[in-house]
Amino acid sequence: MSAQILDGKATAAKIKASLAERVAALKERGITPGLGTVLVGDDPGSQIYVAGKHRDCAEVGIASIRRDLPDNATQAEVEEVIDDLNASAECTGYIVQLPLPRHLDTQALLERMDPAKDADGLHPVNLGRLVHMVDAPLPCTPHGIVLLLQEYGVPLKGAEVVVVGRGITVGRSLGLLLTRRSENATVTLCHTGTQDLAAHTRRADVVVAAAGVPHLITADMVKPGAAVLDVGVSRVEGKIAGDVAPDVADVAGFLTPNPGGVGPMTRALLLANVVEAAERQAGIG
Ligand SMILES: Nc1nc(=O)c2c([nH]1)NC[C@@H]1CN(c3ccc(C(=O)N[C@@H](CCC(=O)O)C(=O)O)cc3)C=[N+]21
Repeated sequence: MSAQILDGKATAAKIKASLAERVAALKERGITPGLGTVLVGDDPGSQIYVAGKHRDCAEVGIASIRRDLPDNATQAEVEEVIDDLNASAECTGYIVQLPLPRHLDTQALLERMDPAKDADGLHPVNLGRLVHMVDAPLPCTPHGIVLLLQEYGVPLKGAEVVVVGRGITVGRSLGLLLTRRSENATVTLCHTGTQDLAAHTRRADVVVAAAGVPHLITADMVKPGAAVLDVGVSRVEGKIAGDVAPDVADVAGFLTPNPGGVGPMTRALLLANVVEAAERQAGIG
């Protein structure tokens, strides 16, 4: 058996096409959504991601505002850029590219952002709203994962979902999203302290691998027919290595390619947060 591909690239293209229409409608009212990016330092990976985000913006008609700072930027200098974007009318949403250089206080910087302009959905106020099940910008990767599963009709209601990795950007937030009444999945959140990971994943209808450990999930750990989503973006010998081993394709019912799976969805949902923020700021929706 060979798994059906959960094509994130194609699904993201559909989402972007519908966002382009919403952007056009906003422009008719004289509003242009704008995405800001704050990038500190010259990590090649981060440079590539940020460049990709600005290309995505151009594709759907979103303006983009790039704020690049040197590796040795001070806390005060980054704060100044954040204050500036909070005040800027052109910037309807922005992100601070993570990770930041170690000398900076990441938490303090994220909390300084205007939650209404939080395009990542990772501001503590917005994560708090997610805990409370109140409408807010959603974390992009978890949101993308839910939409991708829905696009391919993978059932979530009553499903056993095992999420591997408890990071804020993916694992922990995804647990919150999937246990909303609208999704109604049963979620097990596994992490480095989990005793017998394979015992959990073998029971799962859906496995989301977001641990950042190359090829952590192998075929023997997957129930035949399960959906497997690969969030990992480790670099091994210059190539992207996911958290899912290639032999999983022989047992899984559904599988995300990597690249071409979760990554493009993350980027599309980032744009969605920017458009939604602009609509909210314009009193639409
Ligand atoms: N504030 C913040 N927000 C983020 O969302 C964020 C971040 N910081 N820091 C880094 C991670 C990583 N990340 C990716 C998004 C898309 C792809 C993606 O689209 N990848 C392509 C392949 C691109 C390639 O070839 O390198 C794919 O999967 O098909 C990858 C990685 C967002 N992140």
